[in-house]
Amino acid sequence: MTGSGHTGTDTVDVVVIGMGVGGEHVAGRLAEAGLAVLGVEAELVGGECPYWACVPSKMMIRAGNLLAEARRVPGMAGRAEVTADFAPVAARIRDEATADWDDAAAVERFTGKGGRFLRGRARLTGPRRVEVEGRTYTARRGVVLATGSRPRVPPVPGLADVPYWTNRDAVSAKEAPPSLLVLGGGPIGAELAQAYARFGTAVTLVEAADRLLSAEEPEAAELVAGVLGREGVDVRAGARATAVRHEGGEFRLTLEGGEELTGRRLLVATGRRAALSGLGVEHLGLDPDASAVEVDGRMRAADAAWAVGDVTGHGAFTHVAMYQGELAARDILGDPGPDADYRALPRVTFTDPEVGAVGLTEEAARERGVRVRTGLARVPSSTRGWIHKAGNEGLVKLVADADRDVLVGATSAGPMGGEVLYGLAVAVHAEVPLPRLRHMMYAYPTFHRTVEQALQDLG
Ligand SMILES: Cc1cc2nc3c(=O)[nH]c(=O)nc-3n(C[C@H](O)[C@H](O)[C@H](O)COP(=O)(O)OP(=O)(O)OC[C@H]3O[C@@H](n4cnc5c(N)ncnc54)[C@H](O)[C@@H]3O)c2cc1C
Ligand SMILES: NC(=O)c1ccc[n+]([C@@H]2O[C@H](COP(=O)([O-])OP(=O)(O)OC[C@H]3O[C@@H](n4cnc5c(N)ncnc54)[C@H](O)[C@@H]3O)[C@@H](O)[C@H]2O)c1
Repeated sequence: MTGSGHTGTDTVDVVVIGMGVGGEHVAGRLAEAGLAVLGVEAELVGGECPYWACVPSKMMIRAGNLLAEARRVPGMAGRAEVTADFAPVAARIRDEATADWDDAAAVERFTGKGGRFLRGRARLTGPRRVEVEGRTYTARRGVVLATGSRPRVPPVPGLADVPYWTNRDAVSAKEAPPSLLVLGGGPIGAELAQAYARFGTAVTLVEAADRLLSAEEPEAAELVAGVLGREGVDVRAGARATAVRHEGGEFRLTLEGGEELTGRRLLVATGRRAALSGLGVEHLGLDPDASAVEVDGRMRAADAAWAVGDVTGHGAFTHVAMYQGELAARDILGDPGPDADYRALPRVTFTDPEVGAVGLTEEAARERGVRVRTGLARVPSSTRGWIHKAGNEGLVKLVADADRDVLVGATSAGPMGGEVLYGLAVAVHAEVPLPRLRHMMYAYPTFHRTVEQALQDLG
């Protein structure tokens, strides 16, 4: 166990367990406000996002997008010869993103705010009591659970015995493998499948549901599957893996029906589960086997206990962890403010085309009994999409509540789909009346003018 700024008494105001995105945010805010805060982290301060998730994956995607864009030159701007090389990507992830997976700067960022840092695995031993490697700490105001999530590995026979990759291996690889099997076609599977394929890896993407990105609109999923297919990814939706073997350096994945797929690497990207095991949440009266820690609108999980981030099950996104971290900090400090509101939860899958989405999908809105109206417009039929030509696939889909005449959800897939999303997120968040959206000016010729077309389609 190593400590930093770890001096003084074993009684503090707040103990934050897990210093990922969410925990670091709460702990930093409380320390800045003058509270005695102990931040405990078993691995690296900053958590999954900067070292093994968002940041390195987006560096891979940026590089893959450069390759794709260069490959679009023929027929548009002359000739381009592209030789993909993964080495600069791996170097950038090692040197710029993660400092070779060293969190010294992040630890200093926290201790510089006056926080105390302790490296180790924390366990609750009672309300307001936390044990780290044999030593007990008491938290006068309470504890914050911010332990994040871990990959969910499905019970496919043989899987537990083979050296499969998780996101951590996939983003810290030194080279692109010649072939890759990806199990799971959610955001992780889709983003990494495309990035690796663009570096020359022969990728097979196996998704059990009948389509990729099953949490998003089917039209967006179909778009992404089509693009991936045209880029050479072998997309197998509705495919069930029944067995896995690793022989002679190759993974062999058997599908229901007997077909066998092979690959040099196997990435398991079949979802995440809250990291609760061994944490001792039963001492707070919480169920250690629950799929997430239930929180109220101020992130309270129990008496003198708050939870933030992936562990709450409100969406495994960095912006959710930070948003919740702010709410928890405010509640602990006794500052007023609104409760959590997830109606306009935005998310972006950084495939190319990017899939931005906010609020409810059509299906989710119907399930909630909303009287739904939808509108859809395709990016290639907008002026900007037509001008853009190569790589212009995309669409905007709007989901409106016909009774209230507001948007309750929207999807913007396409070039910069995640950026186009912003206006739609404002519309859902602020419940902008549809007539006001219709009588707005949309700059010509932008991708976001597709929103205006989709509003017309909405009727
Ligand atoms: C490949 C990938 C790509 C992603 N891309 C994006 C993206 O582009 N945009 C986005 O918004 N989100 C993305 N995410 C999701 C994002 O990474 C998470 O939502 C975010 O990291 C959650 O933050 P957190 O603080 O809840 O948990 P984490 O970041 O998981 O941090 C939790 C920390 O708690 C520590 N911990 C756990 N148990 C203990 C214990 N008992 N004692 C001490 N420490 C403990 C862990 O070591 C960890 O450091 C991605 C995820 C993956 C896997
Ligand atoms: N751009 C982003 O913001 C981003 C990127 C990556 C991850 N994330 C976050 O991380 C979370 C986890 O990502 P994920 O893609 O692992 O999870 P996910 O739960 O979103 O998707 C997992 C997919 O795997 C499929 N699956 C499950 N078991 C399977 C099996 N046995 N065989 C084949 N397919 C199977 C599911 O049907 C699902 O489509 C996401 O939900 C998201 O919140 C965000």
